Amino acid sequence: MRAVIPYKKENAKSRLSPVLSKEEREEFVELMLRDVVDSLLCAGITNIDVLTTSSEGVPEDLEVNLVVTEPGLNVSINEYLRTVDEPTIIIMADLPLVKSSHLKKITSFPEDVVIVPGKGGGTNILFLSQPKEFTVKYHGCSFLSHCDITSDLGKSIRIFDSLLASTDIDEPHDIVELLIYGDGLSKEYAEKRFCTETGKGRVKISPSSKLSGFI
Ligand SMILES: Nc1nc2c(ncn2[C@@H]2O[C@H](COP(=O)(O)OP(=O)(O)OP(=O)(O)O)[C@@H](O)[C@H]2O)c(=O)[nH]1
Ligand SMILES: C[C@H](OP(=O)(O)O)C(=O)O
Repeated sequence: MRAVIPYKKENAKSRLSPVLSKEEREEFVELMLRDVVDSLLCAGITNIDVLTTSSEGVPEDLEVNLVVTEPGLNVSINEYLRTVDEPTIIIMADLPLVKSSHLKKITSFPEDVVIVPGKGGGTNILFLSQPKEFTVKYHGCSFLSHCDITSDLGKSIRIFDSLLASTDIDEPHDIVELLIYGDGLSKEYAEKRFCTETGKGRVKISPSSKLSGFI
């Protein structure tokens, strides 16, 4: 079994720009990548490819193989899938809440395809028992696209339902979940910049008292 993490550090997480500068977002995404790699290694998944738009963005000390590709998420993953002959888990780099226990379960289901939905219709994780036959279609409502693609191939599917695995850190309010449930390097980073604000409704983030305010 192998894992592939698509990764683009350059101007990463642009949807977090209301609360983090470009430099901060690039630092943050690198810590999230470290957390994801750590969870994979703890789950015993050690053959990890980082499919990256630039080798410079990936820390040298990470125990991963680098696959450098042109920008373009779908094209690069689909080209990659044509080259693999073993069950493959495609896991996004912005999932610092994923635990090794989730990954162990996801990779032990008997179905051909396991999907972990992402917030707002995305796909956080795809586990493909026969990756060569599968074509990914991220962006838009990729969760439904991936269900349709699986069904068109006549393959069986399992949807893995988990708050933590389904929380991708895309928008400022997602950082609330990281502050509440996180336990890795990206949570530490978020704690330096934000704190939680409780009131009548959902918990919100606000700038840490050490900072003067959001940019
Ligand atoms: N290899 C590769 N990975 C990508 C590319 N675009 C995004 N990714 C990665 O794909 C995953 C999901 O992407 P998004 O959640 O849209 O992340 P993003 O592009 O940094 O965020 P936004 O700028 O807010 O859309 C993350 O792990 C990204 O690092 C790309 O062009 N090539
Ligand atoms: C890549 C995309 O990520 P999102 O924009 O949902 O974070 C998706 O899951 O289809």
